[in-house]
Amino acid sequence: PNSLRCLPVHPLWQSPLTIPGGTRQSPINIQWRDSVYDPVLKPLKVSYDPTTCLHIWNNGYSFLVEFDDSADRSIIVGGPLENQYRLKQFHFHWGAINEWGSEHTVDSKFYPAELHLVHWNAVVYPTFEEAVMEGDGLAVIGVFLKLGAHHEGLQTLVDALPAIKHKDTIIEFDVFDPSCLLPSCPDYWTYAGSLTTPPLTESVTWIIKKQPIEVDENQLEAFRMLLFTSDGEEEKRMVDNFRPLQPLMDRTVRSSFQ
Ligand SMILES: CC(=O)NCCCCOc1ccc(NC(=O)Nc2ccc(S(N)(=O)=O)cc2)cc1
Ligand SMILES: [Zn+2]
Repeated sequence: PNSLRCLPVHPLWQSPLTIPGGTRQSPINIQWRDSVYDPVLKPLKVSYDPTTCLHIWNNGYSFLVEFDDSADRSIIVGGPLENQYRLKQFHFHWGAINEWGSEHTVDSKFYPAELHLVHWNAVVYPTFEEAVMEGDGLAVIGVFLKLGAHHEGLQTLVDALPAIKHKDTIIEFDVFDPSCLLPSCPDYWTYAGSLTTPPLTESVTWIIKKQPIEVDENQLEAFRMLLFTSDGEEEKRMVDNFRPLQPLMDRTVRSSFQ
């Protein structure tokens, strides 16, 4: 549709968009009929300790909630993963309008926003920064947001956003259980990909939930009142912070469901 042709390429992405020689870049379009059911895939097991939540901050790309990842207290295991992975942070990507905003698409359809829960392989690697450079270093759960009912759990985050309007602002966030942001359906797609922001390293096992969560218009608008810019700079609304789709190349998307 012509709405895609006028998709804005935000200054954020005018830098070299793909890393030279990149063969597993993210995000991608998930063509449902091309995904392959893999009966070997296990259910994904998520166990988060809400007291590991540290703070919420605006890093100038998105807003993120960071967790104490100094021990195995908030972890995921199973699914396509060989080890357990520790939760480090979660953040979102969204559009200026409801027509687009997600990073991944399903059958070329954009959702208005996408949640990323970022985990790292602390079984094999000593630090997150080292895991970021390794093919099996990270596991990111992607959850699509669609326009619909008010989301109670998300509202706790939304209420904190005015306090982190500007880049590099941060507030303490004591207790939050990110499990409340996961859809009830266990079905997911999985593929080998990359970070979608610099350093774009090809270190992510992506686990994309099939079922979106519903949020209401006011909650999406609250994301759009954040700023890319620091206090005192000319204001630039934080919107369209998603990377353009990358070529699938020699990859297969597997599904946990038939
Ligand atoms: C050679 C080179 O370049 N070295 C430099 C690597 C060392 C530091 O690198 C890093 C790399 C990453 C971080 N933090 C992140 O959480 N990043 C992150 C970015 C995008 C996603 S997404 N949207 O889910 O794909 C998830 C996480 C910090 C330092
Ligand atoms: Zn992300």
